[in-house]
Amino acid sequence: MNTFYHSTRGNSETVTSKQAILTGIAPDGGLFVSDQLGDAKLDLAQVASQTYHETAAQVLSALLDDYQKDEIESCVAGAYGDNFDTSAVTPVSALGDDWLLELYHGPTCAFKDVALQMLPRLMSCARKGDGRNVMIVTATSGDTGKAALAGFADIEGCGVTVFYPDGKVSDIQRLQMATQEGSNVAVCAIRGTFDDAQTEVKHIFANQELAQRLAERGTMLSSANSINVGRLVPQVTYYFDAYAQLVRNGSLSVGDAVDFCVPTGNFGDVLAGYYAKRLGLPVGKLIVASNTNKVLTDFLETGTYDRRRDFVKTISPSMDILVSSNLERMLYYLTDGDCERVSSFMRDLAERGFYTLPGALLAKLRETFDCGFATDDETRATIRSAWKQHHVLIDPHTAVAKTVLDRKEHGGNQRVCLSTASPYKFSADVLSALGASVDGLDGFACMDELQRLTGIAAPTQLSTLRSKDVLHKDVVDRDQMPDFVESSCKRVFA
Ligand SMILES: N[C@@H](CCOP(=O)(O)O)C(=O)O
Repeated sequence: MNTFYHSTRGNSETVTSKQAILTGIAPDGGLFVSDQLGDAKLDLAQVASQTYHETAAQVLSALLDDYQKDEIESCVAGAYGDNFDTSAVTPVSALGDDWLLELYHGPTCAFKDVALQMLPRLMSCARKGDGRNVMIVTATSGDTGKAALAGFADIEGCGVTVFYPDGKVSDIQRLQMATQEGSNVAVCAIRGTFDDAQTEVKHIFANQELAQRLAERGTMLSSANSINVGRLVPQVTYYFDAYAQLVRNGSLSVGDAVDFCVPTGNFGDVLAGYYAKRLGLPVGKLIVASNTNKVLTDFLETGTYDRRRDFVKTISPSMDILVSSNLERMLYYLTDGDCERVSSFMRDLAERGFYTLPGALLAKLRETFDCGFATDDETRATIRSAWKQHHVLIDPHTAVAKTVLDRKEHGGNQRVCLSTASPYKFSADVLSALGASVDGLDGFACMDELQRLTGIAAPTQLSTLRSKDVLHKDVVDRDQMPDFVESSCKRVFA
């Protein structure tokens, strides 16, 4: 039986997973969800003895079951080949008494690669027989943008347009995007925050006149952010695979519960952990770790989600987010599929800037989710202590999670911290956290010094950026974004 998807804001119209992936976001602005989530469970004992690829195929088949077996197998083989620098894809390593799930071994050195090496392949299968070109429109706070560009560059019938907040991503993140080659790519900075970019991208998806003009040229829009279910689903795999690795190294017996601590801004990565739980993974707690933009911590502590606060630029820029899109999916499952209620929360968030969960719902949410936040100073101290005490070099986002995890009382479960990016994407801040002076040093001088100090080599795809030409220099205001998308479509699909 096929799994059907519908909007979080209404269930009268259903689509297959291929259609959901192709469309990206539901026409009413909601996110695609399936009521069959968790009907199919993975066999844990079997997972423990499988390769990453085998588990990925099972996860995808369970959640995207209108894809044929051979389509899934070819997507998995293509996504997780020698484009990752380890055949383990996402290895687990020790950090003191806890574990790090290393998610940065892909082509752009961030966890987004795990899904964005897969999404273009899923999209190509979904496009078969459709005939329309797809322009992927993506907002990024630093990592998704480059991973989407790398994944979709030169993919037949697809283009990719990325918007990032000017001055609010690391130097290396900016250069990764600004140097992207490919005839089907467009990159543009915006004057504003990630939230401005993401909100405007959602407006662009809802813009019927633009959609009509693009349709006349045979083009449709879709998303590579975690609002697209095809971005979310591949991330479920690494929760299962981390568990399997811990069983294999003797730290767990099949059936033991594990806690995961996840640095997250848009709530996609931690939601993938919730999906894993629904698919049968024995998850104890999912700990949501935030930086000073602690809208999620406040929500999980008080039940009020309130975006009406000052945006703070931090040293963990990928999490500098005040509107966490995927929380909408969690609200759907939390309310047992009450689309009316989800719509009303989302209306309140858009119109009043906040909404409040009733106490019973908050209590239910807290059965699975815990939370905490770290300031920049606390984050730096954790980078320093991880290096000094354990000789493990971590990036600021990972350090946010480790700070939060260290503060929690140890309940006895094995604990896994998601390590979401290479420290070398944030060379200056990591170097300075280790106590070195960064005065007068640019990003690459910091990278060199960090290598010298730690003896850990920077990934080649980051160190070679210094010799690449900057190809994308546009900067626009938020209200110019629709025009930028339209002209990108005309150029790419001329
Ligand atoms: N943290 C992201 C922001 C967008 O989140 P996504 O998971 O929905 O793509 C980034 O680094 O770009």
